[in-house]
Amino acid sequence: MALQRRFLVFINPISGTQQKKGLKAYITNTLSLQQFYVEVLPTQQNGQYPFLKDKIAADNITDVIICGGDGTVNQISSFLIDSNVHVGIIPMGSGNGLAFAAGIPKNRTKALAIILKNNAQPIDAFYINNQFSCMLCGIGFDAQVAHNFAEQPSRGLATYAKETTKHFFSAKPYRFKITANQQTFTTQAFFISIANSNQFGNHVTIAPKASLSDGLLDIVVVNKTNKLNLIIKLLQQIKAGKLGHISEQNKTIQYFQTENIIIENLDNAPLHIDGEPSKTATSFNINIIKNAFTLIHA
Ligand SMILES: Nc1ncnc2c1ncn2[C@@H]1O[C@H](COP(=O)(O)OP(=O)(O)OP(=O)(O)O)[C@@H](O)[C@H]1O
Repeated sequence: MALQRRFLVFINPISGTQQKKGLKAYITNTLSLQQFYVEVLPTQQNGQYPFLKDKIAADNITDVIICGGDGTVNQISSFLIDSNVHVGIIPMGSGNGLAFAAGIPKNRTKALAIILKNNAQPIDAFYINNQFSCMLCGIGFDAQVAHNFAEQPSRGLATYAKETTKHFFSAKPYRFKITANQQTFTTQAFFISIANSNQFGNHVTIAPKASLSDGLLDIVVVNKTNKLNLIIKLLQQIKAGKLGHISEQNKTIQYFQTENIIIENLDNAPLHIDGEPSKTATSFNINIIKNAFTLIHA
């Protein structure tokens, strides 16, 4: 007999710009029609879910469904490392980078159909100085945008685009010392992406060769250059970025893979973790977590 699935669903009331009216009823009705157990809870404003593992055990939960953006996915999945539950996403954020990397569309009917199909596969995540990330972290320009975005009264793609443009012309490179794959070098860079997913979100694939489950981090170092060349090289990277080697330090964009990386942040550049502004540090020790949790893919 097939396993009777038991769903715990979290809905973030503030993420993204999509209307969530009727979402709880839609999910409950669709899952109940299949005779599945379903409980729906709001997400935690403080991002903390210490009760989650006990609740999963007590209620025999098989699936945790997250209706929110990357920040919400980060917060909930950080409490699900080594859990057997399948994690499903109904993308409801501003960027939805992890969901899109797993092929999950924004349309709630299609996303729920994918959850019902249950194509679950383990994915990697990583620690950046003991903080959990499952999607993409950035140090520098994109982190400054994330910090500015968080202060805006509205969320969504339009606000992201506005903040990115506003900050672009004043953006300056930061000095970094980078150690990975037994090599160390110093550079001045606008930003460094540490990517498990292929994208920032909204299908902007800064690390187009990234796999969620290859046991490797994709590192993109966007080095100092003039702003016109920066735009051209970024567009080329997003469209068809090819993996190279850490030693290619003459390139505007260095793109390589590694399991671990140490980044010394010599100018105190800002940090974001999965799109959420985070407190920066003078040094980042970053390590992959292989098979961190199980995600339902398209
Ligand atoms: N119940 C709640 N009330 C208010 N804020 C909440 C609640 N639950 C979570 N949050 C906040 O929502 C934010 C996370 O939103 P999320 O990242 O999912 O959406 P987003 O930023 O619009 O999308 P994305 O991360 O995909 O760009 C976190 O800052 C979290 O603290």
